Order: sequence, then structure tokens, then C-alpha cells
Amino acid sequence: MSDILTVEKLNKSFGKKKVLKDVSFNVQAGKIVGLVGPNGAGKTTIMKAILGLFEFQSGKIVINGREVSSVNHQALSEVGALIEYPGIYPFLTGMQHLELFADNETTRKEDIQNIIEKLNIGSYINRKAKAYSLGMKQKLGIALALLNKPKFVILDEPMNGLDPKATKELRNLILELAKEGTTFLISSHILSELEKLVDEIVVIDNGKIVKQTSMEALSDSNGNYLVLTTSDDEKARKVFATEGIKLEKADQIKIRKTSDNQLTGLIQLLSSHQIDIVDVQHEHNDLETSLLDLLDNDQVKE
Ligand SMILES: Nc1ncnc2c1ncn2[C@@H]1O[C@H](COP(=O)(O)OP(=O)(O)OP(=O)(O)O)[C@@H](O)[C@H]1O
Repeated sequence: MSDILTVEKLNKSFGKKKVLKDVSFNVQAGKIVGLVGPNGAGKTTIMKAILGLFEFQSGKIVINGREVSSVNHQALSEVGALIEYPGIYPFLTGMQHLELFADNETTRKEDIQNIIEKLNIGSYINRKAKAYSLGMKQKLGIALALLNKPKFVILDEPMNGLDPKATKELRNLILELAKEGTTFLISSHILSELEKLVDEIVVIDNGKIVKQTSMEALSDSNGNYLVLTTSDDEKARKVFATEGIKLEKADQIKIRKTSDNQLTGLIQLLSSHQIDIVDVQHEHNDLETSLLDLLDNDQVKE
């Protein structure tokens, strides 16, 4: 599959502070990619650089084969974005915003109606935006980002301020658009939500890319455990210690899963010491746990 975005060795400083350090990653067309990392890691800065919002010291950003910089925005004609706070005019209604942002040649009234329905914003779309709540503004910002049916959409914390129903509606809309071929780069701290959406994640910490991986590979490599209850846990601990089998927790017999036939081996080992396995639970790390493990293991130092 071809890349819709490549970022190569991007370096950005604000004054003396290096904020992005040799950042490289790619986004394949049609994928939903999550950009995650701690506060201040550089996620918004990457997104702003991709959108040509400022100059960077070195590196290369290419969208659909065309280079983007602060003075070269041509490639951005097919990109929709919501970055930080949606730029909304308080004295215009939501509808006026949509009409103003609509790409007249290609966007018909139906597209406006369609996005209003999909995001469920019809009840207040004719009110002035100054009376909108945070979540209402956020939804209008998302509507504006998606309105012109861009091929590539960049969303910075799109679930900010959204209630659970709106979050679900947005998730469904993103999944629907992705199925039709739209590519997404999404940052979010709501990892439980991101997990339901993304095909891949790019992890950034302290201005450096720590990892780019598919969700599948992340959960396979990082997240499967066997939790055993035995007829004699104390004795089982000693057996595992002697055999060099590492337990993940002090208060549980929790073993990282490394292969499909591992359980058979564990049963044989314990039964050779007259210990029965009473119960086996299969535990799976969620994105949050996997990510915290990853950031602990690969911590980027200044
Ligand atoms: N205009 C600016 N001038 C100076 N420093 C900046 C500027 N914009 C961002 N920074 C710094 O760059 C670093 C990365 O900021 P950025 O907003 O990209 O992080 P983030 O990963 O999006 O964080 P969060 O999750 O908190 O939104 C931070 O240390 C921030 O203080």
C-alpha cells in the first residue's frame, strides 16, 4: 500500500528548545493511525508541521508525493484538519461556518446536510457559535475538517469535550469514512477510545519517535499473559523460580505468554511437582497498559 504521508528526519526547535528530534514515520493510504505520547511530547507540533503552519529546521514532509513546507501548501488541498482549538467565529452560526468553508465547486448542499446529520449537530446549527459549549464547538470543528471530503484527515484530540454518545458517533463516522478510503492521523489521550479506532500507532516521547507499530503487533508482543491459580501457589512460585520462569506480579502467578503451547508445558512442569492448576485466566493488555510499558522500557532521556 502506498504512503499518503511520509515524515523524514524532522527537526524543530522553538528558540533553544529542541521539540522534534529526527522524527520519521509514515502513514499508509486508507489507514487510521494514532499519534500518542505524554503531554508535551510533540504531537501537536508534528501535526502543525505537516500542515505547513511553521518553518522547521530540517527534514522532509511529503503528502501524496508532494513536499509540504511553510511556503508550499499545494499538497494540503486534499487534507482536512482540526488542530488544538477549532477556529470558530463567535458571531456566525454553525451553518454559516459550513457554508463559508465549503469548497463551492465540489461541495453541494447535501454534503453539508450529510455532515450535520452524521455528527448530530442539527439542533443548534442555526445558532450563533458564541452560545456553543466546548463539545458543540468541537463537533463543529470536526464537521469543518470533514466537510470537503478530504483524502487525508488530521485530528488533534478530536474527542475533547465530547460526551459518550458524541464520541461514539464520531468513532462510527471515522470508521465509515476509513472504509471508503479516507486516511486519518489522530492524536488522543483517550487511549480506550483510540484503541477502538486505529490500525497503527506512532508513539512519541520527548520529541522522538519511540515506536511505530500495528495495533495487532503491539498487543501480541506486549500484552498477553496467563494467570494461574494452583493447588499450592507457594510451591508453584518456588518451582518457577528454580526453572527461571519470571512472574510478572508479586501477588499473582502471572506469566507473559510467549507461545501457544506454553500452557501445556506449564501444566506438565507443575504436575511433575504434584501441583494442580485449578484455574487459568488469559489476560490481555489494553493500549494504555501496553503504552505505559513501552514508555517505561524505552524512556527517552533529554
Ligand atoms: N509556539 C511554541 N513556542 C515555544 N514552545 C512551544 C511552542 N509550541 C510548543 N512548544 C513546546 O513544544 C513541546 C511540544 O509541544 P506539543 O504541543 O507539540 O506537545 P503535545 O505532545 O501535543 O502535548 P499535549 O499532549 O500536552 O497536547 C512542549 O515542550 C511545548 O512547550
